[in-house]
Amino acid sequence: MASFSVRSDTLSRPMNRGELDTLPRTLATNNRLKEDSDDENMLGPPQLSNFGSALLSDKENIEPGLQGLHNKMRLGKSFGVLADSPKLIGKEGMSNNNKRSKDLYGTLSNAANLHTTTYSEEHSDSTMFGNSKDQQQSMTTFNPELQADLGKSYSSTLDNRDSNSASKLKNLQQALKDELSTRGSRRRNRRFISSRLSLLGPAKRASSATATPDKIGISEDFNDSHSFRTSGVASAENNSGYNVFYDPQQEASSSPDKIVDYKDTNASYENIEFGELNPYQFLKKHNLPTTELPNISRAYFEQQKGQNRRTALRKHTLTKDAIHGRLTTASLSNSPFLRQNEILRREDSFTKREPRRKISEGSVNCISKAFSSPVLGVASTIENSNNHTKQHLHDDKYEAVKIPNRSSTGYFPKREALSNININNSNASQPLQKKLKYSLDGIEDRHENRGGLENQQGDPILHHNSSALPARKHVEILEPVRSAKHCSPKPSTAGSDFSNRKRPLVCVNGTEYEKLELLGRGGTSKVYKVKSSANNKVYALKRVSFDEFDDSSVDGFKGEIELLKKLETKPRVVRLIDHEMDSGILYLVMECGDHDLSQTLAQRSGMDLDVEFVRYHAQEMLKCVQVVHEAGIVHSDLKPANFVFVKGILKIIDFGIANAVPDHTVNIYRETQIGTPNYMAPEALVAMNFTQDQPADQNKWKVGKPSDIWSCGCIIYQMIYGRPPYGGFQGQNRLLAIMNPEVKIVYPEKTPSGDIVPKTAIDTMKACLEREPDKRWTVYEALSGPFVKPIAVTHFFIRDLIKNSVKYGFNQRELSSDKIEELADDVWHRLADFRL
Ligand SMILES: Nc1ncnc2c1ncn2[C@@H]1O[C@H](COP(=O)(O)OP(=O)(O)OP(=O)(O)O)[C@@H](O)[C@H]1O
Repeated sequence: MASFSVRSDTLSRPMNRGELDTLPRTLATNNRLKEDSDDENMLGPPQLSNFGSALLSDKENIEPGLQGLHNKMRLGKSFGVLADSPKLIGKEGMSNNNKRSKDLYGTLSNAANLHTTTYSEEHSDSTMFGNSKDQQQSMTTFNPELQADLGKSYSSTLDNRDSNSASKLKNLQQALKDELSTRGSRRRNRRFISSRLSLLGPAKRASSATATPDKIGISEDFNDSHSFRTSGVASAENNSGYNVFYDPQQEASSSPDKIVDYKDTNASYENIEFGELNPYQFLKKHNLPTTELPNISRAYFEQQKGQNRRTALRKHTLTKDAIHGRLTTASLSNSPFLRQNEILRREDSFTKREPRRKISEGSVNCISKAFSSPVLGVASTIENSNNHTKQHLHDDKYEAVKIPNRSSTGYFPKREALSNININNSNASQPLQKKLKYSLDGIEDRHENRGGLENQQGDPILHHNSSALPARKHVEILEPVRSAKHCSPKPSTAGSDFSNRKRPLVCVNGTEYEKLELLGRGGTSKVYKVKSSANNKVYALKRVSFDEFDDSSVDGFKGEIELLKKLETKPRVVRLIDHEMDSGILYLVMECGDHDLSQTLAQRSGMDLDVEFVRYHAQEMLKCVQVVHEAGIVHSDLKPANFVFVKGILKIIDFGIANAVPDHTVNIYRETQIGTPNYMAPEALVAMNFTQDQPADQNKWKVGKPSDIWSCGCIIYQMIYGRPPYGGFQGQNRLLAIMNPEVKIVYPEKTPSGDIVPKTAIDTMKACLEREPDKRWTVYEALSGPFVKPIAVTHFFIRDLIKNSVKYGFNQRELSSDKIEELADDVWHRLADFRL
């Protein structure tokens, strides 16, 4: 008892905090623990071996801990509660979130396992590992003989303290040592457990031998939860009956005393039926040790893989069938004879196949509506009851169609219902025809592959008032609508056949354009990248729908087209290639840009200030505006998104169209959400605000060239500071701030990222963002300002300047301030030669 004594005085007091602290430290010093430390990646409490090995190698130090534990044991069930309640321990131990606490928790758990069992043994028939039926079996497995021996020895040690327990303890220690060394080597071999497994549930350590599928066989009666028997591993009392057969050689080398069963080695993990369970759940359900988790998981994932492969294959086949079905249906529409045959063929296949997907209630309603729709010339009443749905179609051709209640069969023959409807009925409205066509198309595909005209009872779920096959009505499949309007394509010079293209086509003045992608969306339009059938070139196609505009607005759009045509030769304006207005839709075919300035700025957001970048883009932008202003046009909607790069050259777009809408109020408010008011000049907003209560004919707003300069100032400000001047305000407040002269724009000397903003840049911004439109710089001034056109002087220039100044001063002796000013101007003008 020297090394394992439990003294009455220690038993009578609870383990104090110091002892609890000593315990993990003691354990941490143990070599075995160190060796296991890489197991920390695995979830779950450490196993008994940690405690046991600590016990064996450092029993002197562990003693206080053990005393405490024994004390707990004395307290009986209360300790069991502690052990079974990680939360309870977690409060104390895990909250520190350090290894020490974890070790403490693990040790307590393991020790508790040991002690609870011993306690139980005293009071019940449980095994050492507390195999009570309602208690989850410990994931720590143990040699049953050793367990029995250990349990016996240990309990007798406790029960008969005065007896000769020293020898028993020695045996126990030896047995533990053997067991632990075996486990250590096994655990090291078991590191292949993949991280995926941890997703399946809390991984727990196991200590039995590594088993791989080629080394393990599982009996045929695997599916029976009580048919598992463990050979040489599980205890005789193990109710789970786990049956694993180990590799004899491996077992012989690692644990010669294990019983090796060679029977049933042909059985395999592949036969496992997981059902809805994942490997971890399966393991738990069958009460298997965690050693089997890798093998079972492997089998599980193999099964999953196979299933995925099968699903992919089936999908592929279905798609092929669907395409085939669609083609067949399309051709059948022109051939009643073939169609009838096809229908018969399908009928045949329906009876053989089980439907796979339930059709939603909504679909049923939709079809019901279709039946009852007057536009189809069919008057119907649908009565739903719990067991069946009756549909009375008061049409000479549709006498009665019995539609099964979805609740009884779960399926509805949507295609069948629709195929009996002549969707080309002259009364049918176009949208409904399209809708039905769409539904029919979808169903056609599914129908081809799923079938299922019979319900579970084998009754035909849809029939035509007779037991014979229904007399089919002709259903014409409409061609997909490719473009909003008809097109008589001009002969292609590029030699490409656009009629075979799958992408949508748009026709503008007889030229077909294939839509490639959506380039952008504006407040009034959508812009697509398109390819021309005429020359295979790529263009931008802007589509404006006039639905929301009145006649005057439409006139405004037309006026702007004229403006674009006027500017189409200007290199800084995106070129208008073609345009057409047709049934409320305006199409503009334009030169296609690669990306717009807003995208470039977004790309650079958060980067350090690059003065050269700002200078270059400011200059490019102002050059665009210059062209427009020189043509006597005010853009009035300048913003980064309205400048696009066409093969590296910045060009201006969209001037005129948005501006041509007389009701600017709508445009501004609509754009509030996407921030266009950020760039609007105060005078434009004030005018709008002022005219709100005025009669319509008095509506005026001061939008002139200075307004465009204000917008340019905002864009430069955004390029430098990352956002427009009033970008910090939201919604209406932003508009109010722009209008309010008291709300001054700030020009920090540094950007938010700490870069110094050049004085010339600040001056330029101030000059462009001058509230008074008349005092604002013109585009020419901005272009020739010191920021866009900086002056670079040479060293020689400065040397000469100083030399001349000194000489001049020496000769003049005295210099009036006017003279100084005159000289400064002179030098300044000479500096023009030094402009970059
Ligand atoms: N020619 C073009 N090349 C490339 N992209 C373009 C072209 N025209 C327009 N876009 C893209 O489409 C977006 C919207 O175009 P546009 O500004 O002309 O529409 P909008 O309806 O007038 O917009 P808003 O009313 O907001 O000014 C642009 O921001 C741009 O990204």
